Amino acid sequence: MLKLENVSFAYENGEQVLENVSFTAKRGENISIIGESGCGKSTLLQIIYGLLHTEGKVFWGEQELLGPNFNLVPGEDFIKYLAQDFDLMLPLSVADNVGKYLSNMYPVKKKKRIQELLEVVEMEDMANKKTKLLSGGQQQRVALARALAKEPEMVLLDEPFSHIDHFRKNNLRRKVFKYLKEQNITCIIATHDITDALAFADTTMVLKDHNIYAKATPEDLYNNPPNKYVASLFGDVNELMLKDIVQNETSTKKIILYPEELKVSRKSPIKATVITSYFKGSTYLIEADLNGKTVFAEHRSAIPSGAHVYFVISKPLIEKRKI
Ligand SMILES: Nc1ncnc2c1ncn2[C@@H]1O[C@H](COP(=O)(O)OP(=O)(O)OP(=O)(O)O)[C@@H](O)[C@H]1O
Repeated sequence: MLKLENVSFAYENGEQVLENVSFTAKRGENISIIGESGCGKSTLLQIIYGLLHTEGKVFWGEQELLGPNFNLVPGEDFIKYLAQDFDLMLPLSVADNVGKYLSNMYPVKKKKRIQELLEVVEMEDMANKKTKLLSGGQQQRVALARALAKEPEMVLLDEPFSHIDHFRKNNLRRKVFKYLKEQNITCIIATHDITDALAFADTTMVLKDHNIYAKATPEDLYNNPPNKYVASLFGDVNELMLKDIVQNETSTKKIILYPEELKVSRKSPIKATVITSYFKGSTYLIEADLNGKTVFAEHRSAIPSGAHVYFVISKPLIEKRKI
């Protein structure tokens, strides 16, 4: 189990990035860390790996993971950190990079392992290619394979699919996260990608104001966001006055709703005027004016600008999302 106790960190310029961050991650658990750019996601991963020194404590099981003030070579053998810059040896081949940490004592075993890893990241046909000749996305896949090579107990992944096209990304991450689960590898992933944070995580953690701002299962965090900030990390979101959608409401309470929760209907007391429709593939995002406030809804077809539109919101949802 990973355990952080009161982890705090400020860079040399004095900027406080993290303050008293504490959490645990079980063996095999996948925790995704989300939050706006600059909130400290990468810094937290680097502290866990041992690249940065903290006054707080980091444990893996009973063992305290000591930072650079105590270790000449930062990092532990059983933890792999995949940085945003990949840190590959560019003149070497893909296979040599993937096998960097594997022993040369058993060449046949090593070759088999490299092949297995290249299959996980779908790079089997590029084993002998020089890494410097690869695209950014291909290099990222090599770095990912190298991080998994020595069967770590924990991986720290910083935006691991950021350079990979959509065509490949979905299949690849299904494979990688399945592999991590099968091997019972703890995974802490810093990401801006909603799918990483929702579809594959056991726990989603929001970093804000130097600390953990929210932490829950992805379903819980998405369905019960504590405020607009958390909901907006998952995409467009509406924060409306309750009295704008509930008749005879007099309170100053607000409500948080995702666009797909504003259902377009033939007639209802919630009347808005369409500003624009944006094509999203399977649906359209409808931007509309509701009592002088911009709202977003989803609908199966475009609605002409200037048209009146009526929304319905289910009663249980209104009860659940009041803040
Ligand atoms: N080497 C550094 N020296 C000084 N300040 C730094 C350094 N690296 C990061 N910072 C600052 O620390 C804060 C946290 O940065 P960090 O990279 O951890 O954020 P992040 O959440 O990972 O961002 P992103 O999502 O953009 O990758 C930012 O304000 C950043 O400017």
